[in-house]
Amino acid sequence: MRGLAPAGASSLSMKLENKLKLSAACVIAVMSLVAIGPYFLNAQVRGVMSELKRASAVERQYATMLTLLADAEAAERGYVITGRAEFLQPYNAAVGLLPALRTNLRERHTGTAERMVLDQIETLTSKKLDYMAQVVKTRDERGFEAAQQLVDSGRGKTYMDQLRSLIGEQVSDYALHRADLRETLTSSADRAASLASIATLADIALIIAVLFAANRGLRQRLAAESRANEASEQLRTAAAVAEKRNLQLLGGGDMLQALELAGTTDESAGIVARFFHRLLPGLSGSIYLYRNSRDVLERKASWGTADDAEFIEPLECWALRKGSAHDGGHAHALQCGHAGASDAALPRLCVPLVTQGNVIGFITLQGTALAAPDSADDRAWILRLAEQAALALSNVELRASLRLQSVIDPLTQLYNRRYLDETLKRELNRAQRRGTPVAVLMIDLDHFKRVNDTFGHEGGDLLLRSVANILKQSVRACDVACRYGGEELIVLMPDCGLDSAAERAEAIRAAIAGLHLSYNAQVLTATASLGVAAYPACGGGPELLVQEADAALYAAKRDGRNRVVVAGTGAVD
Ligand SMILES: Nc1nc2c(ncn2[C@@H]2O[C@H](COP(=O)(O)OP(=O)(O)OP(=O)(O)O)[C@@H](O)[C@H]2O)c(=O)[nH]1
Repeated sequence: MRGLAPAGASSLSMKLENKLKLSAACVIAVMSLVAIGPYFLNAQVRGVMSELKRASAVERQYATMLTLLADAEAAERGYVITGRAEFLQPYNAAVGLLPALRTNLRERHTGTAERMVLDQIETLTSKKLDYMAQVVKTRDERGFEAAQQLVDSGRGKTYMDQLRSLIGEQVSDYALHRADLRETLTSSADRAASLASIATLADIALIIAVLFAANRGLRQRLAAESRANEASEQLRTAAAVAEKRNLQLLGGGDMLQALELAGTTDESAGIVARFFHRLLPGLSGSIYLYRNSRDVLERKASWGTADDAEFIEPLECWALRKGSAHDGGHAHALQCGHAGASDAALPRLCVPLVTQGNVIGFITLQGTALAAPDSADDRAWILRLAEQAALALSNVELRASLRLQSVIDPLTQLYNRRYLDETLKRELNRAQRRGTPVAVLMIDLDHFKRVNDTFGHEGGDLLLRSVANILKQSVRACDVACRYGGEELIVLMPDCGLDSAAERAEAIRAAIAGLHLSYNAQVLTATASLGVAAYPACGGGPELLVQEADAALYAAKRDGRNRVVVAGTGAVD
């Protein structure tokens, strides 16, 4: 059972797996975006930073250029006034540094408009430097006045003013450009922060959704698994119950089959006890049946640890009083008087054995298994089994009584000739096999016809019944007294030698002769003749035993009646 995968649970776990896969894919996608986002943002920021760096450098270089030109101009003026060479140092420095500065600026200028402005500045710078060189040369060659006149011409100032204006514009443009770049940088940083926050929030939301879905799925799966396990458990229990019921049914069938073969009530009770013990493990019990007198019940069989009383009166069992099953052994239950002391506290169930409205006895069961959860089902089955057992037990009694009727002579209640024939054969075989003796007494009432004639047939019947009673009282339990036919009777005596048989025959003869029956105000008396034969004493085979006894009886009649003749020896009396 355990191996069976619950279909609901497996489809549920597939759904859950798909949901989790989808959620995991979403989380991975969002995380990837979060991971790639900074890269793009960083690339953008790097671009802005580099441009910022370039703009700053260009701005600085323009400022340096302007400073160098201004310093060079001041040096030129100082030299014109003083004529001292050390005043030219800033000028020389500017002349030396400006070409490299210009080259540097050209390299940093990528745009066409920028380059055009730079071209203009370079042109003006060259003109300014050439002019200053001319002033210095004039000072050197023609003296202060000439140089001063050149300065006063204002050309140098014009160049310088134009340069200041152009470079100043550039510096100012670059300052604005840098301000723009800083703004871009700030907004990029803001975007990056917003993106990171959104991504983090999205991640958190997704993770919460995944956890919620997983948790919900897990709970559904656990519930489905629990339902599946419950169903599986119910199935297992139902299968176990069905198997148990099947075994009980089969067991009940076996019991009925065995009971059909039972010959006696005792045997049947033993069979019922054995099957109850086998089919209801853990329970002990007893079977009680009414005796013929019906004033007492006898324990016919018991099993397990049962120690109920051997004989009980009907009022001692509540099942018999109620005529239905009785639960005993519980704290508040009515206690049956037949319960043994050792198991009085155990749960107990008494079931009357009823057949065709007749209570023939009861079965009492005890044991803790009666308090088990499925005991209600067991109880119903026990009641059915008890019904079947009751029927079987009464059938056995019926069969035994029918069988008895078929072998019993109705007038004398002695066994009939049919039974004698069966028994005789068996006893003779046994005697021969074991080498033990067996004797036969043949009895014939003397002048019985006269009795009939004198007292009527009923008188004759009375005499026959009285003689039969004498026989029943005179023989042992193992002897078989039969009515052989008419007024002829036979007693078969196993394990009885010739002498003992002759003695018994004589006692019977005397008892018959001593009969004084009153019938219709008259006294009825009788005598009988008896022939006795025994195996092996008489010498013939066992099959000749009846013939030998008959011959002895004939001899007794012939010799005057009312006597016993032993085969081969002559009369005893
Ligand atoms: N009342 C009665 N008479 C029976 C029964 N069976 C046989 N008889 C009678 O028993 C008598 C037997 O008579 P017989 O065979 O002539 O023998 P007997 O009169 O006993 O004479 P002996 O045997 O020679 O002493 C017959 O009259 C039968 O009718 C029976 O069941 N009841």
